Amino acid sequence: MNQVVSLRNIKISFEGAIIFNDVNIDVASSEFVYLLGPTGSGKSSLLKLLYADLLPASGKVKVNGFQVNEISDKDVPFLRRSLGVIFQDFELLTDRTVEENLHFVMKATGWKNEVKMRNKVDELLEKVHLPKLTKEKMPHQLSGGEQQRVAIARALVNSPKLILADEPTGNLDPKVSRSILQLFKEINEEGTCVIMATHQHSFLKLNPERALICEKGIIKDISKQQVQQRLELGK
Ligand SMILES: Nc1ncnc2c1ncn2[C@@H]1O[C@H](COP(=O)(O)OP(=O)(O)OP(=O)(O)O)[C@@H](O)[C@H]1O
Repeated sequence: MNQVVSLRNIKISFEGAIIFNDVNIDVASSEFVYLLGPTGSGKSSLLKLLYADLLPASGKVKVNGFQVNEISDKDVPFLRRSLGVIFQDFELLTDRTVEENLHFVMKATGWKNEVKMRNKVDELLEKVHLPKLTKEKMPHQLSGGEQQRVAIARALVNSPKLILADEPTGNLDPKVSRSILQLFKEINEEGTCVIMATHQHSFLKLNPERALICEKGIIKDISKQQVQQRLELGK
């Protein structure tokens, strides 16, 4: 199995308070994985661990071949280029058009050819189901759902093997949330691993996939098959 994430004996603590202890998890490149659990249970912290925004108190973190727990500052941009991160509040540059937002990331990650960049913008907008003309708009001219689609397009610029999404539908109404979930599902079906922290347990019904449930310092790992069985039993 082709692993994109491997956590070994992970401990996360803040000022002496232990958030997780001895977590061991592997995620394969083909998987869609939900991170569930109450507020403060450590979902965001776990994602931060994966994109080197947080170091474990102990244990080993491997992501896309990078040994993240001992990564050097110079390698952090290369790790981050190998994955895409999506947040609840979109984090688009508000003073730039959609196209400029996408170009910003392309240039920061070494893209130079203007024609290739323009074509890539069109390709990305098509992938996230936004009309071509969206590229000329400013973020404030877009709905929340459209802004999140742009953020997802931005995360896909360098064809990452792994997408990390931290509560990506937290600011969206239920109907738009479902359409964004559908988009993540498509991205996963095209071969990108998706790890999504969410409070929306209803997603399990709409798209039954593996669930990691964070609670009281441990993570309960519920396989896709178990999720499907539970749904069949009406649990
Ligand atoms: N930088 C930090 N310094 C100190 N404590 C922190 C820090 N980051 C997170 N915590 C604490 O760690 C715990 C886990 O936080 P985290 O944000 O990972 O939880 P979460 O499950 O993502 O919560 P939510 O669902 O509300 O986003 C919380 O008690 C939080 O207050």
